[in-house]
Amino acid sequence: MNRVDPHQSPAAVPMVTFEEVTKRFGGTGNQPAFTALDGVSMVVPRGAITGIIGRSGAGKSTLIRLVNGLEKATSGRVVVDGVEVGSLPEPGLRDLRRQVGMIFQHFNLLSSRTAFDNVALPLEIAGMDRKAIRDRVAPLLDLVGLGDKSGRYPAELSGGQKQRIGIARALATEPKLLLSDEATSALDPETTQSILELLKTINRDLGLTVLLITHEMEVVKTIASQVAVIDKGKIVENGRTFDVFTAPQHETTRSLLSAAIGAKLPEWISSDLKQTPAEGDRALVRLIFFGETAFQPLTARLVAEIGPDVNILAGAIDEIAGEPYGSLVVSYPADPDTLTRAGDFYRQTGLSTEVLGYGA
Ligand SMILES: Nc1ncnc2c1ncn2[C@@H]1O[C@H](COP(=O)(O)OP(=O)(O)OP(=O)(O)O)[C@@H](O)[C@H]1O
Repeated sequence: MNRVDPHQSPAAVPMVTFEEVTKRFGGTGNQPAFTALDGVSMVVPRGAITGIIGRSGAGKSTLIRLVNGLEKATSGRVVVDGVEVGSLPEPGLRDLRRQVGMIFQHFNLLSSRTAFDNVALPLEIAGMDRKAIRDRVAPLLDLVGLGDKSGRYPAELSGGQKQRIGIARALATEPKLLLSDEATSALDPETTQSILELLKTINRDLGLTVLLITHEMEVVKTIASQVAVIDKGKIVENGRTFDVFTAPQHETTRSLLSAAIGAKLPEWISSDLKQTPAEGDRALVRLIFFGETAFQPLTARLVAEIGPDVNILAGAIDEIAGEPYGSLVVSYPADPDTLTRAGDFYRQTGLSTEVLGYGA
């Protein structure tokens, strides 16, 4: 078993490290192998909330299942708190799973057990006595705001309440890492926000590291300080959530972002855009502003610097990981003079821009 250098400070040791991880399925008989993860390397920092976002089939579930040993990497290493998961024998895996809690999209509660008994289940399996179980479960139900629902069955609880029970159950064995597999995908937006708030509180108050997978940008930008974007089994971008989403480099990140940030162009405009301008065309440009520029009188300055013929086509101001972020789609004549003035203005102000295309 690989252990970390004992002289390294604990805070510096990542909670999870993926090193060149590849996972293939199948490949027996005539069936070719399917590569679900392809050379994934990334670090999940201790104490943070890290999001992995990607479209359906990108490999998110496979990645998270490697962390608690439900899948084994075909090659590469997955290291959790200094221990390589792939090298663990069965008793070691059981121990690991006690230290890694998990919550699920469909809650996975046992319908025949009350809220209390669902939370108690992992403790019963671990052989804890009834009194100790009571002392552990009651405060957990209070922590998730359901101290008064301990005798209720899952069928008597709302979706959000069921997920709260799922969270309490995941915390029962006092894990150091919480894995969240699309935990809010089955919930309405308001309930999603309340569950995300609860996860934030748990992360802050218990110092619990959270690794969540989601296809929803809203989830990542609300609570994750770190993010990795996964596409066809590869991590295509990775870093501080604010940095990744204010300067997206990859097409997948851009499309996830523009769908979420609200400054989406109407289809009738975006479908007609050309890559190069023709005589008389207008340039359509997305301006991304954050930090100080988010609060400057941007539209007045655009008109003053670029010229009076600037149109605003779409816009939104939002928050990413607690920091203000805005997006404005503008159009102006694509003649050389105007384009030069616009370029100068963007350079002076440090505005991040993306030319969406040209049209009449
Ligand atoms: N046990 C398996 N056998 C064969 N192929 C698999 C297996 N598990 C996953 N895959 C394939 O690997 C790819 C990644 O699947 P995975 O479930 O990790 O994606 P995902 O990003 O979590 O998608 P979703 O959001 O739809 O759950 C998919 O094409 C899937 O069909």
